[in-house]
Amino acid sequence: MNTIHILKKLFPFIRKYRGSLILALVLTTVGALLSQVTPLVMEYSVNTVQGMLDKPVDKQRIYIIVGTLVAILLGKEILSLLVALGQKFLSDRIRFRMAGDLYDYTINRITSYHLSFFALSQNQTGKLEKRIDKGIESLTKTVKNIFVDILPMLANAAFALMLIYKKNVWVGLVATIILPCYIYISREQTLRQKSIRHNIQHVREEKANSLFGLLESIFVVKSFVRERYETGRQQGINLKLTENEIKHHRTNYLFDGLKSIAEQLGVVMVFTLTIFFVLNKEMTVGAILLHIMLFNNVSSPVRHLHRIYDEYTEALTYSEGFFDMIENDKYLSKKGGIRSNNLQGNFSFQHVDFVYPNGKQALKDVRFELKNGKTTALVGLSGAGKSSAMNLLAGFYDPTQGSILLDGKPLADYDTDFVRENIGLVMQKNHIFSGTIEENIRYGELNATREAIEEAAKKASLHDQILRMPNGYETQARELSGGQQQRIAIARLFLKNPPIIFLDEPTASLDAITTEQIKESIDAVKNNRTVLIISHNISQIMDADHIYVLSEGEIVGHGTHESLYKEGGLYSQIIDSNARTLNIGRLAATVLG
Ligand SMILES: Nc1ncnc2c1ncn2[C@@H]1O[C@H](COP(=O)(O)OP(=O)(O)OP(=O)(O)O)[C@@H](O)[C@H]1O
Repeated sequence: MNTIHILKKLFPFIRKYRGSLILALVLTTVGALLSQVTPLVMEYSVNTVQGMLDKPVDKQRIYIIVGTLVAILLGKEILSLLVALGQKFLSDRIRFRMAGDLYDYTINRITSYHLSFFALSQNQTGKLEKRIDKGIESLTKTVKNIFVDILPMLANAAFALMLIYKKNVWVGLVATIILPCYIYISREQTLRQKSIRHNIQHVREEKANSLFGLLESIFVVKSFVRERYETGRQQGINLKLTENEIKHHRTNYLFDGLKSIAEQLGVVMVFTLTIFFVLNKEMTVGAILLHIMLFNNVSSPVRHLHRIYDEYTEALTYSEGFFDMIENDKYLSKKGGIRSNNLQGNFSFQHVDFVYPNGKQALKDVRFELKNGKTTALVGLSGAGKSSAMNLLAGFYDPTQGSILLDGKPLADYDTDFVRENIGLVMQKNHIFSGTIEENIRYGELNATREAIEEAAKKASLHDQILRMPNGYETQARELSGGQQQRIAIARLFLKNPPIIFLDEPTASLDAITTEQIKESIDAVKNNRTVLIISHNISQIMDADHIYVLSEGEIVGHGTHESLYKEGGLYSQIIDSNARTLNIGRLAATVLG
């Protein structure tokens, strides 16, 4: 990736601020012209002073000259300050607004990606966070560097060089020779730093991700007394980063030294050449000061050029990963256009294979139906592929082979948002956002009234417990127990009230009495809806209208509870094991007397 690529990609974001950029360019020209005023004034002053030394003292003329000098130099400094301030204000305006725009675009883009994007190891939370953060920071810095730093500096250097050439071509040539040397050294420096920078970027992402992971799993870390082990792991990553950073800085020191030598060489050459011309009476003494100051105007921007070049190469490193992330059309959820007014919710899996991005095949030639008004259950041992099948139904992933139909049309042809608006999902692990209980339930229907939220909480057998809490519905939801949090997810489902309901172990962390209450609530809303339930709880499976048995990604049987049990096989083994685990004989004897 090079500057043209970056600018092309950034063009839609920069275009918005073209007014500010044009103004910045105007200020650039003014600033560059102003920078040449001091050397010219100095030359004039030295020459005038030298001329006056041989003549009798004329106090009035001295006052006029000194006064004029002070007025010009002060006026120039004030103007330069105003120009520099204007450039800085414009630069900040462009930079921070563009960062906001890029951030909004990035969030919009990555939230529209398929879950398979987030399943990739290089896209773990911490790594993505770092890539977004550093990517936006370095890109906006690049825009600022190009339009607000490089251009003023180059303009300043160009005007200064023009003036030197105008005064004397030889001095001009000497001043020019230094530039390619300087640029060559900077280029070498960048090339050598390239792989170090890549390493630094990867280790930084790894570090952020690892820290995220550590903080997320602090409970497990403490329960296994693994603090020292974790500290060691963090130290290992940090050491890698430190080594790379040191290498990076050492290389910089070496090349900075070489550039400093090149610059000093330039000063010496310009100085001695000018002295030579002065002694030959081809130049005035003022030319010495003029040339040194003009050469400074040429070399100081070039000196800064390295810092910019440095930031720019860093931006190149980060922008590659950043643009790979935000331009990954492969993971963009394809949106069909179908939005039906008469959605029935009849799903059909047709010879579906599904392989996760890491190559793990979760489903093989799977066929099953979900019918409106019926409850279908998926049963199987752990890892059989039940949740994977549900993820495909909700459109989180696409089948690798085969197709899924919804009301006879390919699910892929439907508008994904429309499908999800009609699906209520309760997963094994349900995310609880930081915020109050009310806010968390409201996530199911953002415009819901407080009454509707309370009604949903009642159906989820949570309302009474919420009222007993000191802050009621204003209690922080993350302070609730695991079972209570699961009921928040169930309350969200009741509030959303969708025609299609997918339940993946909905009562896994609930006590028996609450499980029964929730089962009754779900049973009450089942009518005229499509319900799919995954559960290891036999009571929830037995009542299903149709049961599919999955084993290692394949359907190995289907029917009703009775027919499947009679068939023997995996289903009867699961039921028998369940009965033995529950100690059903003793339970029956106790309960039934
Ligand atoms: N995000 C993922 N990336 C890669 N492989 C996965 C992913 N999620 C699940 N798998 C694999 O796919 C297979 C099916 O997993 P799935 O979660 O669908 O099983 P399950 O029947 O729902 O199991 P459980 O009853 O334990 O929830 C497993 O072998 C699992 O390791």
